[in-house]
Amino acid sequence: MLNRSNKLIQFKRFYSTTTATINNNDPPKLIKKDTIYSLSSGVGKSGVAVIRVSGPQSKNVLQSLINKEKEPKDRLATLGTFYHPTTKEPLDKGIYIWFSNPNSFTGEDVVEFHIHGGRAVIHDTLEAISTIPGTRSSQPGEFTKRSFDNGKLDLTQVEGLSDLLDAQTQHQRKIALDQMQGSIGKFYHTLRNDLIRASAYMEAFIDFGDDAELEPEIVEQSKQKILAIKEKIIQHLNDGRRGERLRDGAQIAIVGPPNAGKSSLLNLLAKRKASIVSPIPGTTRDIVEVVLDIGGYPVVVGDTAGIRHSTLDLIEKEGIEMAKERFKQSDIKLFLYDCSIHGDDADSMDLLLNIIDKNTILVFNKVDLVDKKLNWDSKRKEILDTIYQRKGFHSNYIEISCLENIGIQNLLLHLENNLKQLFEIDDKEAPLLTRVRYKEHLNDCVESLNRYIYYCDSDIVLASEELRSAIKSIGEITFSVNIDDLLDVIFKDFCIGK
Ligand SMILES: Nc1nc2c(ncn2[C@@H]2O[C@H](COP(=O)(O)OP(=O)(O)OP(=O)(O)O)[C@@H](O)[C@H]2O)c(=O)[nH]1
Repeated sequence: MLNRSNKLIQFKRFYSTTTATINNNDPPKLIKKDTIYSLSSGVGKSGVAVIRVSGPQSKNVLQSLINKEKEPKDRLATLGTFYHPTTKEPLDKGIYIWFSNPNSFTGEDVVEFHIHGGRAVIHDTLEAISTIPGTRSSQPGEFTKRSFDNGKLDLTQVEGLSDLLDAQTQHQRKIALDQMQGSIGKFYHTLRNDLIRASAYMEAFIDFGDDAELEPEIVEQSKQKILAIKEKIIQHLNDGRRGERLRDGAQIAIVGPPNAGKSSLLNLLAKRKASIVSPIPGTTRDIVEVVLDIGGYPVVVGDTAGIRHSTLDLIEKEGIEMAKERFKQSDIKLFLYDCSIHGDDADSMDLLLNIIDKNTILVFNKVDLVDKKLNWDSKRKEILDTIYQRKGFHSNYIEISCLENIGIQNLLLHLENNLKQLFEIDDKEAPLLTRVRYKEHLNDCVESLNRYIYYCDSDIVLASEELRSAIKSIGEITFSVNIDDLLDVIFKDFCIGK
């Protein structure tokens, strides 16, 4: 075993190498780079197009294009005529906005030209900018990269911005905007700071325990705090993949026997012919997917091969296996039952009883073909009773007709409610876990905290190293891996040397 002073030397060595490699306590410095430019609005003909320029030559670009040497006013939309810097030919009349560093998106000097969105205007303006020395056209994502390099956005905000640009539905937009404004980053910063604070007490105990007469109870207190933080992280990790689902879309599977109308339902939901509809059983083989917005939630609806035992067709068999797998993995399951079948429908019933679970919505299709008064009501009752007897739950069901568009609105409402429940957050404080990357760092963090707990009572130096590792893992989510913060807390909270 190492004695206390050896441990301390070992710890100090570890500490100095850790801080030497990841110390980044200085305020972000503006690194002089090329001035970059590009069309920031969408490609193609439009009413207005925005060209963004960022970097040290931005002011020169602006003054060259307006052909005036005057100092631009900050953050003020100004009307002007833009000229080619060499030929002095007028290019367009539009608006420019000047953002002096560091108060711009990238943190550098930035100018935006709002010009008419015709191809020639855009092309000629970009060409005019390119003639100014020190400028070049930007790489994809380079403005955002500069924003990150200059400390304007942390990594989670960059990812939020990217999600915002990709957002297809209302709820995706909301969560991405939240993330871009720093909600997730703030949550992880707080967790990290709590860990730093709790660990700082331990560091102080190691460093000054003998001299400063700190009580060993301090270690126990900090252990309790760290356990509470660990619980919070575990709770956050157990979000049932809500965040990821919201980014990628919840999975909805349409399954059932052949010819039940699965492809017809998919086409109706998609409002287009996405899947082949035919009276020939076994038409759909592969999974046909359509991305939809249901009540603001993103979903991926999959039409699957009709499931039946009696096929010798190898491709159809493969499709049936895929359908079963998809059914298992889906967040919302729709089982389509053809209620127009007269006589023996034992196969459908067998299949239904085989795969239905509490979360499956039983969709009775082709109600246009049944005579409700005569036999459908009693047949439906028989089906529902059998499910209850055999499976022990009352099944959720809906009646529709794809052909006559009956009950589809009702089905959509039902789906919307299910999606709402799926995405509802129990912990209002914690944001949704939107990326696998965050999950991996948080899992690493929890593992380090488990090791910390293991060492805590026997070897405080090793325990402390595990804490540093845990802090580093959380820091990697936002990329603020500066362990020097720890010393700040020691000196602030303990006022050592007073
Ligand atoms: N009368 C009536 N016919 C329907 C309805 N829905 C679908 N059909 C018909 O039923 C047949 C089968 O429809 P599909 O949508 O291809 O059925 P499926 O379940 O995808 O079939 P498979 O690909 O074989 O698994 C077609 O002829 C449809 O026009 C409905 O609500 N009422």
